[in-house]
Amino acid sequence: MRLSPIVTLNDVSFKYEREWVVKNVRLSIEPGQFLGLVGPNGSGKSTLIKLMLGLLKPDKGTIQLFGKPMKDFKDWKEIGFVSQKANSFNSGFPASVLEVVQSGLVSRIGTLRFFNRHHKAKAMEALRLVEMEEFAQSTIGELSGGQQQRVFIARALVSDPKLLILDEPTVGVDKKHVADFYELLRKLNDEQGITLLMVTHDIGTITEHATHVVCMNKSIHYHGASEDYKEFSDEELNSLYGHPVHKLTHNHEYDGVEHL
Ligand SMILES: Nc1ncnc2c1ncn2[C@@H]1O[C@H](COP(=O)(O)OP(=O)(O)OP(=O)(O)O)[C@@H](O)[C@H]1O
Repeated sequence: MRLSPIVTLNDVSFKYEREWVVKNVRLSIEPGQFLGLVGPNGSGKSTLIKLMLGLLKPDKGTIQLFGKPMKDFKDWKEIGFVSQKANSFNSGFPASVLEVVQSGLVSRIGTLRFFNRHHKAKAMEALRLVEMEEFAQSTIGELSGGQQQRVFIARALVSDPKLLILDEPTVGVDKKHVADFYELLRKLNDEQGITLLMVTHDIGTITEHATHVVCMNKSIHYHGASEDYKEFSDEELNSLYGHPVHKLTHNHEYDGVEHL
């Protein structure tokens, strides 16, 4: 039996005020995919994610989650979300890593009840997955940007989501830890079977890790296997991005040209 797509966007368009920022987007995310969402600044990537999370309502078109129309979808614990600003706690923020991860269960237990041993075990299991269990009692603000990002992934994983959405998760992560971060995503995708959607500007690297790439600039300009994305010509990318971009398959030092 074929499983329903996890997310289906049917000709979705959206405008904040007068200008359309998402135009006629038709897109399916299939179970098991690791999808990289790329595009220039202001091209509508975060807006598209907010539409998928039901935080914004399409002006045109419809969205289905796990085969259900958005308005009938209730099982929000199936979708984990790690936002762009997740790793910016200051050092004085008074919560332990374990408390931050357990807070991912609040919607399940209700805010007025206490966490029990089972909830703590779930939180520790999620911390183990992201290899942060030894920091359970640390204060969140003491950790590096990359470590905080892992804790927020654990917070999103604690309710056993089938889809994990990450909005620019490598921002603020030390360059030398980015490879470890992708290794964690591979483990979640391959071993835990979690479908991933990741917005990123780190385009040279995403094509090496994601199974599929979507390149958007209000509308979708490319959607397909990462392998085939590499066949996009520099001229096509220049016209899409509005400035010079080169495709590379390895990380290079920044030289003033955006590398894809
Ligand atoms: N709340 C808002 N009200 C009005 N306009 C907005 C709002 N949020 C975003 N926009 C505009 O919508 C457009 C798309 O923004 P969005 O953040 O979705 O793009 P993005 O591709 O995620 O950008 P970036 O890569 O820079 O994060 C931009 O022109 C932005 O200025």
